Parts: sequence; structure tokens; C-alpha cells
Amino acid sequence: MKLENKPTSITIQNFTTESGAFYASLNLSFQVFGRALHTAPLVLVNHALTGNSQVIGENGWWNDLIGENKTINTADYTVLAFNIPGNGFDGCVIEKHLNFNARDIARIFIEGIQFLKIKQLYAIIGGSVGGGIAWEMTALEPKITQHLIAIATDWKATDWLIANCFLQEQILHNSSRPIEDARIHAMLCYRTPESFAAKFQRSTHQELAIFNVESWLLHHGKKLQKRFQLSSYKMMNQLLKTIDITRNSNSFDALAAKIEADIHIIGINSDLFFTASENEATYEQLKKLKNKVTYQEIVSIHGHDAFLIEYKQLDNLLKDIF
Ligand SMILES: N[C@@H](CCO)C(=O)O
Repeated sequence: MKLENKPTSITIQNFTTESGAFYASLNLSFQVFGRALHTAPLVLVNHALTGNSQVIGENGWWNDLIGENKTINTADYTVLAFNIPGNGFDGCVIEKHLNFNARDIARIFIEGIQFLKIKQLYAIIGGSVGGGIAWEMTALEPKITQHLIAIATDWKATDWLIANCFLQEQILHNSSRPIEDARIHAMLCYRTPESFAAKFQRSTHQELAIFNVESWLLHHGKKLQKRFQLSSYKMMNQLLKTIDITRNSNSFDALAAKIEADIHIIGINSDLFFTASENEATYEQLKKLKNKVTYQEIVSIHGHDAFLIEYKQLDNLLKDIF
């Protein structure tokens, strides 16, 4: 049976962020796909920067991976996706984004799971900031899931990532076209020089008398401007910048050793944002602490966004789990 819920909201009450900001209520919305809740193993999908709970269906952002007879088969699994509060998809925005970090969202998601009376997840899967939140959830609740699948992400934002998020902030605060300009810069982090070379070959747009790469970047800026809000962009960028399971907590070794899930790290050989070498280092460290850890790599010229592009490789890398 195919069940495709519309977004549903629950209220998180009396929430104090790690930075000490108090919220009497916070809206947490979610969607459920596939088998009904509590009738099948549950897969939690954490969305990336401009994603949302609409994982599949019309406008679904992961239709290549999830659906009937897809790698994550909705005939066999219940798929749950929360909207990160403030992403704007449910009409709710958060103005004071600096009050939040990635772990706050992990805590909110855990409250959501408890509210839905879900005892254990089969898998938490997420790419980019969604994967970082998955790491934070698993560090907070070591028994929460059987599988942690962290794609194009890591347990911490590196200095390089923080620096790029800082530039994003500067653009979002100072530009007269903040969403468009920030997206243009971000696209340079999500792709690679090789990807651009293959796509554009220094070609020009005759009508506009600009390079096609410029026209493409302008197009992506405009496209995001139409579907995303400034406060949401600031919030999501803040979360990306603050991924760090060790912040005000234990060492990585102490936290990771407690995680009961099988940990599957999937890096991208050309990712400029969450580099393959950082992912390999995480894997090497984890191997000393745990048995059930894997590291696999998507091979692509496209960089960070390859987790949304190279779906056939991703299907292959995930087929043993699902
Ligand atoms: N390009 C994707 C992934 C960023 O990590 C997005 O805009 O959400």
C-alpha cells in the first residue's frame, strides 16, 4: 500500500537551545512515506541545506533513491522526514538563527521521534548538513538506530567549511541580492573545476554575451530566490557551520565508542566541502573503536552535489543495507 502523507506538525514545548535561548513552543513538521508508522522498519531521512520533508513524489528531492521498488523500497519501509525548523517549508521561520546549532536540531528530531512513539530506527540517512545532524543524533542517543548512513558529510565542520559558511553569512547579510549571490558562491562549493570544464568548455551565451558558466550560475541564483527565504538560508548555513558532536561534550573517541549503530560513511572523491580525506580520517579513527564501520566512495567529477547526481553509484553502495 502506498501511503503519502501531507506535512503534519507537532509542537516541541519548552525547548532551550545549547546557547541558552528559550522557546516556549517550536513547530516540528514531518512527512511519512511508504508503509504506515509502526508497521515496518523505519528510515529517517534528514534533508540537506535547501531540502525539506518532501523526499519523494512530485517535487520530491530523492526520488532516484527512494520509492516503490527503489533502493529504499517504500513497499518495505516506512520513510520519515522532518523539516528542520526554520527551513520555511511549513511556513515557519526562525529569525534568530544564531541561537541554534546542529545539535539543537538533533535534539528536536529526537523529541519528534519520541513523540511518535518510535522505539528504534532502522536507519538514519542524510547528506551534507542532514548527515551532520544524523551524526549529532547518534552521538546524543547511541542506541537510536541500527544504521547510521552519513553521506557527503562528517561529524564536524572543518575550518575550510566554517570559512565558506562565514563567506555565505557575509553575502547573506551584505548583498542586495542575498539569496542569489550566496547561491552563486555556494554552487562553487557544491561542484568542481572539472565539472564546470566538462559542462561548459568555456562556451559563451551569444544573446547575453556572457560565459555560459555565468549564465548557469545566475540561473541557479534566481531559481533558489524563487523557492527559498533569506531567514531559512541563514538558519541552514548556521547549522552547517556548527556541526560538531564534540562541542561541549566528550572526545570523538568517547562518543563514537558508545554508538551502537553500524556506521556507513559515504564520501565523494571530489567533494570540496566535506573532503574524502577527512572522511577517510574519520573512518580510520572509528575502525579503532568499533567493528561495524564502512567507508565507501562515490567517484565523480561533480563534487559535493554528487550525492544527488550519482544515484546509480549510491544505489550500489546502499544495496546491502536495504
Ligand atoms: N545542493 C544541495 C546540497 C547542499 O549541501 C542543496 O542545495 O540542498
